[in-house]
Amino acid sequence: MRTALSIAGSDSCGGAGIQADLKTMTMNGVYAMTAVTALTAQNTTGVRAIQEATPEFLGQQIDAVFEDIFPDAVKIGMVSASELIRVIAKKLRDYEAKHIVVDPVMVATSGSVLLKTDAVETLEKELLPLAEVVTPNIPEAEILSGMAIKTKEDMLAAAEKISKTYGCAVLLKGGHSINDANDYLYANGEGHWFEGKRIDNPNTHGTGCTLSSAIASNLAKGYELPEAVKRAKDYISGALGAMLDLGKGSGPMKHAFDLTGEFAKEVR
Ligand SMILES: Nc1ncnc2c1ncn2[C@@H]1O[C@H](COP(=O)(O)OP(=O)(O)O)[C@@H](O)[C@H]1O
Ligand SMILES: Cc1ncc(COP(=O)(O)OP(=O)(O)O)c(N)n1
Repeated sequence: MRTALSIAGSDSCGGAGIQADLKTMTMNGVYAMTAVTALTAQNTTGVRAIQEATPEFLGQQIDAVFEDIFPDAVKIGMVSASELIRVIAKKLRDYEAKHIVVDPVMVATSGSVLLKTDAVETLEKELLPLAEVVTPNIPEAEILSGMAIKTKEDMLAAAEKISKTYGCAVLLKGGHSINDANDYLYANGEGHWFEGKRIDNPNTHGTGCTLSSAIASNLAKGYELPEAVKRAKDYISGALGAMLDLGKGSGPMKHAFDLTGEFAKEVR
């Protein structure tokens, strides 16, 4: 069985972070492992408190995983502080980790800041150059590229700029645009749109976490990046389309929706 490691924060309401990653990786047929960067007291209406792991303890979790069950892919989500980012980067370099997907989580949809302002530079310098692909949403891509993104052409230019600056592929997610759910992948000097039908579901808590961990699962299974992205988009459309409706705010998706066709065959 292929394996994947999520290095991310815990979401007590189960829709984003480590919890979303575990469900997604399991549903995508890989064995899921975790290294928790922080605990959050959070629900569908917002984040109430954050308790970071110490850098030493985060390092110990990563060592425990790599020394025993070497992951076929690694997904990195919420890492709020520079010292934690540095530990992750050092460990991933030391272990020569494969297939690294970085979701540069900065601000939750609810508005809560999940990456300290002074840590953005550390993320750019230490983690992005290790990534096979980085998956910013539009506000995150604006910060990483230093450009305003208002149009499709802006998305193309920002993705190319981020890719060339940090030497990794970029999947710029369009979930924050109003009319569609089209994402743009720029990899190895070539661009490709992944068109997604916008699902009329207000419950989108954890979409970014879910997409990035589905991509990591597909890379762990041996798919090339464009196919890994296509399959991840299909998975997230299924989870959103199942129309789960929980909580008072933007609720979680139904990660364990009834799988059919290709998905069902792969996880058996
Ligand atoms: N309403 C929606 N219908 C279909 N796909 C969506 C919808 N909202 C987001 N997505 C998709 O979910 C993924 C995560 O996107 P996005 O919401 O932009 O990320 P984040 O959660 O990091 O802000 C992308 O593939 C995006 O296209
Ligand atoms: C612990 C934790 N990690 C990440 C997020 C953000 O999740 P994401 O899927 O990027 O976006 P939204 O859930 O805000 O749509 C989080 N909330 N908690």
